[in-house]
Amino acid sequence: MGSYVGVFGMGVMGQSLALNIASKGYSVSVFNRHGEATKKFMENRVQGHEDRMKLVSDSYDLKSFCDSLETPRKIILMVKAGPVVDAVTDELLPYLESGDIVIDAGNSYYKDTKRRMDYYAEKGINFFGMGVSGGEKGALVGPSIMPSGDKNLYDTYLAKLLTDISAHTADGSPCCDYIGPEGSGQYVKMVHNGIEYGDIQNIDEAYWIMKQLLGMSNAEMADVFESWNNGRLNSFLVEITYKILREKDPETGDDLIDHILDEAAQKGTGMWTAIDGLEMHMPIPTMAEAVFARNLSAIKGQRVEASKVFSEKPAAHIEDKQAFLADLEQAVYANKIIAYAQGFQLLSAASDEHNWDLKLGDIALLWREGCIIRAGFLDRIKSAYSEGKKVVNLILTDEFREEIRAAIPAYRRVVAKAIECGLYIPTMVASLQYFDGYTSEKLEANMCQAQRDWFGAHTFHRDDRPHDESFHHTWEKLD
Ligand SMILES: NC(=O)C1=CN([C@@H]2O[C@H](COP(=O)(O)OP(=O)(O)OC[C@H]3O[C@@H](n4cnc5c(N)ncnc54)[C@H](OP(=O)(O)O)[C@@H]3O)[C@@H](O)[C@H]2O)C=CC1
Ligand SMILES: O=C(CO)[C@H](O)[C@H](O)COP(=O)(O)O
Repeated sequence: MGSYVGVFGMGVMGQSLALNIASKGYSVSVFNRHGEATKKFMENRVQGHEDRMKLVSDSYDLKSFCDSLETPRKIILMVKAGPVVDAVTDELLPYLESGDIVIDAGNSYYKDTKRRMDYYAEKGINFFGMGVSGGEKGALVGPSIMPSGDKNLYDTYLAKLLTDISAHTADGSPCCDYIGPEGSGQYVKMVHNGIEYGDIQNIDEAYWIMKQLLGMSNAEMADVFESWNNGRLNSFLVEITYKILREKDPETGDDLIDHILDEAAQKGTGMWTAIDGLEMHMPIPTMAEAVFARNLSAIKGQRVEASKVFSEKPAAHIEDKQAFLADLEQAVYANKIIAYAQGFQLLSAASDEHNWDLKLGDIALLWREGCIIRAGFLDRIKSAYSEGKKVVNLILTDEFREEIRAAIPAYRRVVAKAIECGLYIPTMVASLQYFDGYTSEKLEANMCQAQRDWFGAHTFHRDDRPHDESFHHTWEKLD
């Protein structure tokens, strides 16, 4: 009898996922473009674990790999996102039969997933897109899984396997659920990553404020982040932050963080989220600023030169450090709520745009464990969606409204002080400004409309006429 499932790609994630699958009692065949990686995997991570050994089979050519699988074949691709996914699926085609299932579990662009579903369906292959989050460890012990594609096939062939290998919440609920058709699974994973960028940048700005404005040591900052992690900011990302601040460099014995270059990298999912927000005309400035923050950090050479030209930064003077730290906790929390509010508004807009019928409260629960943004806070978002009213924006819900109201004065004090001292805190500013714009009955956009109408006859609506009527004013006489 053939293996239950195949994993194509023995990189960081593929290895962990294959071991996770075997540890749940499923037989799994593994394959990698370069057989060396498969050999190393078998030698280093499978041998010596007799229980796993029995269930993992290695293949070194595509025909043997496909022949080793029970039918209909279920093949999980864990390869580099982009054209590689098309290339490896095309390479598999000669060895597949009608009805086989190929699941792309990488961080693929959701529009590519839809295109692939349509293209491979014509060849009789059922293509699925599946967001997976949790990094190397999550993939090994239980990631958050966001699958999309044909619902009936999912229920028949994939649901049990994927829920078995996913993370589970304390009450035993799996962090895996069918998301919807097309590339909706990878879309939800993309927005997860956009929120991840916002969460990371929010924490990093808090670190920077403590370091630059309060002059705190790494050890002192670690204690603050640890105390936050015991409160409402409890999350995987805050937890790793305080642990990072306590990590020593094996080479020098110094705090490792102080030797890490301040140039952030990225693989593209945060940028796609920002682009999608722009394309959907959705205001998601916090996530966009988190991407720009990485871009700005990466032009280090220019920053070094510019810092010599504009070297003056006003000195910080904070009288009551403990009070300021309490304000900072409020600022980080408010920034977080507002960023998630933007992310869920984007999901909601995408769901309407593509007719995906996304269950936003359930998505919050999928992210409760296993993924990079996992946090107790996500239960609160689920609750907000369970209030029985349509959620227009999370900041308006009973769950978050009063907390936001209470946090805003402290949030303003922190941002004002940081700006006064010349600190770069883009997501803190972006979320506060989003809040101020979103909660303003009137904005300056009447002037924008007048200007557009002046130079381009773009028309405007009037406050004393029905909204479906457009007006153009003759601002100047043209000869
Ligand atoms: N790392 C993470 O934390 C997470 C990653 N992901 C996503 O999972 C996917 C895999 O990531 P990860 O395991 O980290 O990446 P790795 O770089 O560790 O592995 C990449 C895999 O892709 C294969 N590959 C690359 N190019 C080709 C090609 N032209 N033909 C065939 N195979 C190829 C590699 O094979 P070879 O060894 O032969 O080069 C290798 O197996 C990506 O889409 C990533 O975005 C998702 C969630 C978390
Ligand atoms: O998907 C992930 C976690 O959810 C990956 O870790 C992803 O690579 C992170 O994105 P980036 O490299 O752009 O920071």
